[in-house]
Amino acid sequence: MARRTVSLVPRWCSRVFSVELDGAAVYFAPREKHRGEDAPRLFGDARGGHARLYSLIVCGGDRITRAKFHGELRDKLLRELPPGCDVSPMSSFVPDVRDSLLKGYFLKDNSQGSSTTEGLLRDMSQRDPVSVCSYLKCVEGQVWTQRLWSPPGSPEMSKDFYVVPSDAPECHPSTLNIINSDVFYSFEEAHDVIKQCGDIIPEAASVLELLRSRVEARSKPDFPVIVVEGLDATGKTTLTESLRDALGATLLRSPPQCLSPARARFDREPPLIRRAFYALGNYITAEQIGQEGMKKPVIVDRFWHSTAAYAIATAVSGQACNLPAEGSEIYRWPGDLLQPSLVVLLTLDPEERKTRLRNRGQGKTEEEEKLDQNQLFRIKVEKAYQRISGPAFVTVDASPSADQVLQQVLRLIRAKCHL
Ligand SMILES: Nc1ncnc2c1ncn2[C@@H]1O[C@H](COP(=O)(O)OP(=O)(O)OP(=O)(O)O)[C@@H](O)[C@H]1O
Ligand SMILES: Nc1ccn([C@@H]2O[C@H](COP(=O)(O)O)[C@@H](O)[C@H]2O)c(=O)n1
Repeated sequence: MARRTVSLVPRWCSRVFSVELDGAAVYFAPREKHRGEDAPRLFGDARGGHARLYSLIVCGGDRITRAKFHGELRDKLLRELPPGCDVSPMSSFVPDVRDSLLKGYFLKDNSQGSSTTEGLLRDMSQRDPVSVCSYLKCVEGQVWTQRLWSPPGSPEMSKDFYVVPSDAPECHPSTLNIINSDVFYSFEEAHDVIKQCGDIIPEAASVLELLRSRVEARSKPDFPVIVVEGLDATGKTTLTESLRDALGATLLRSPPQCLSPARARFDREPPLIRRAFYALGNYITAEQIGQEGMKKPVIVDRFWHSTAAYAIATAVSGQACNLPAEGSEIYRWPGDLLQPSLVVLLTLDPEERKTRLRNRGQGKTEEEEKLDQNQLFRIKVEKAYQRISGPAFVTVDASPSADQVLQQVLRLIRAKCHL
């Protein structure tokens, strides 16, 4: 991925747009000259040719404002648009250029009359951090133009661009902004985000207070540190408690207990803020590991792998092949975060995992309701888990009995950590 970064004031004609329809992306670009090609299917198949088409791209304002507004925008559109409007995720980016991604929505308006939609969009384009464009069929055939609804006096005002199909970029656009927006690679980067949220999230102050006296773990703990990772209900709690008893170890978790009162609040925030919160949780746990690891072995229930893998799998839209390839800098371990001696990833057949969830009495999860989508999510999390670099990492099949899994992991710990 290129290291060049771009300005957040978009020049639309240097960008590509992507609309996600039924899990697949359609790419197009606004260009000054028509290349003699039909616009993508997205435009041609507007129902009866009468749908009104718009893009809304969130830009302007600081990154917290943009993240919050993007999080609220879909709900606002679904609440306020008239019946007959379809809203699909879309983005605009400069191909393969880091930090160039701007997110938004593509709107197909099949409603009777255009005044409600146009009124709402015009208000938004003047009041909110969003750029609105409309698409117009300009001549016979499938030639479309894109027009920006810019405020009076702006340089691109009333300029029309032709819409031409564009090739899929080498790096999937959803991967362009992951670094320091979804995954944070240093304490400072995550801390900055939570600091910037102080005015809008009261719980940020208590998190910052907990971090004020943080002592960075400078030396390697004397005893082994074993992290257990895996999706929900793969048996992490069962295994970590057994390991604690079998090894006379201290059991810690990330996020640590002291962040529990704030967690539900941060879980409701957009990824930028939510992920920064979990990233900081790892640094607090690392401090605890540093202290406890001088006295006895330490077992940790979730750590950095969970933070990074869930963040990457959520940020990367579409198929698992859109994930950055193994070796990408996106999977690197933060330079200032303690590395455990061994990370054990528990994997489980999806059906068995669902049975365990059900038996535990928490079976009615969103996951089961959206099985297909979650199947894909599960695959993406597991792939991301396995690509993260840094500490020694081993995958363990968690389908045998709890005791067999324990014995297997104890054998691995003895072999790899000389315990
Ligand atoms: N090896 C095993 N065989 C059968 N059942 C198991 C096994 N390990 C754990 N379980 C059961 O599966 C359920 C989920 O286990 P557990 O709570 O340990 O998973 P978890 O990974 O910690 O889940 P979460 O991340 O959601 O807290 C529990 O009811 C537990 O008793
Ligand atoms: N170190 C961690 C731990 C958890 N997360 C996020 O929390 C969710 C899973 O936690 P459970 O308590 O339900 O097991 C998951 O969405 C992770 O994103 C994290 O980011 N970092």
